[in-house]
Amino acid sequence: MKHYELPKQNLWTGRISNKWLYLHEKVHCTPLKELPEAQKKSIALLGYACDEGVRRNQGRIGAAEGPDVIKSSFAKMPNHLGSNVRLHDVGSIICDEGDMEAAQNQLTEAVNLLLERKQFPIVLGGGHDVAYGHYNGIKKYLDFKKEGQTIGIINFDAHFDLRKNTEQSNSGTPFYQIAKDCEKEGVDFNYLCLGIRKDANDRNLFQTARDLDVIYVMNDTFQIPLLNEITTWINAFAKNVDFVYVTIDLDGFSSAYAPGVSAASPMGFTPHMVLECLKTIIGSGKLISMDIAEMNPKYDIDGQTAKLAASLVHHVAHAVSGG
Ligand SMILES: N=CN[C@@H](CCC(=O)O)C(=O)O
Ligand SMILES: [Mn+2]
Ligand SMILES: [Mn+2]
Repeated sequence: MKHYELPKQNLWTGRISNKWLYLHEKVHCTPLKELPEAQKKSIALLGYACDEGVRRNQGRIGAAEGPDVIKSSFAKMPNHLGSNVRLHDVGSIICDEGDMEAAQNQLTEAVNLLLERKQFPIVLGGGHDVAYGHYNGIKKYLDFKKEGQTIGIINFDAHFDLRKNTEQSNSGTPFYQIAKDCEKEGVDFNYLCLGIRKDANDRNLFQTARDLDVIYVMNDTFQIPLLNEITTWINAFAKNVDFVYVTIDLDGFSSAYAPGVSAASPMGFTPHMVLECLKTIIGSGKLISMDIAEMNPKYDIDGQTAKLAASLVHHVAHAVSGG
């Protein structure tokens, strides 16, 4: 399989209990093609080891190394998943010779396959161009199953990522690409952005967001004292769609929590705020898939960003499987 790397058992190390106390003792490293249809609840971790989109977007490369550091940080965490829950590392999509589009296409196929095999996908990036391939994989799966089902995107991010892909697609264009595809197909573009920074999006991007009827919460109001209002917005958004796809861009967090990204946010949001929103989204029962984007180990400090990403994975994996 091109643009694909098998799972690496050596990422899954940590304290040894011999009683499944730790996630590295729980995980099954399973090649994508060998993944069985889940008979019970099952989580599949898939890397998107690509920073070509970041490079094209004039960012700081390094996110291609993101998936492996998140996996090895997650491996060391305690396992509270029930014995009835399966956990797979299914390897990573990789970007050969700068061919980001081929990597995105391969991701689309992989996400479709995971959903067909009844897995809950958690995709680990990699640049935020992960979102275009990921969304298309969900779309492919749903189109195949039943026409007319709608997908809502919830993006935790400092940025809209609605740049126009007039020249080349990149890590700043995925949601514009999705919006244009929706327009061609005559379906609504359902996009909720949480944590948008005025000092990180230009006037054109705000205009594009308005033109596309994007719902967004600015970072200065994406705060715990306003949680009730934001919860109402999230519930209203989720009610309006059949499935929710969550994408978390680590650069939306304050750089105090997430220094390991290309475009850091000194005044970004807090992990607590994101966790509260995730509870609401998971509580809606509509979350079909999620990803975490922009992990760049080159700029991380003491593994903090990797640990934050791993903690988010830990929370979601346990919450969706009832643990
Ligand atoms: N995925 C990131 N996109 C941001 C990057 C901003 C920056 O590099 O400063 C964007 O294009 O707006
Ligand atoms: Mn961002
Ligand atoms: Mn982004």
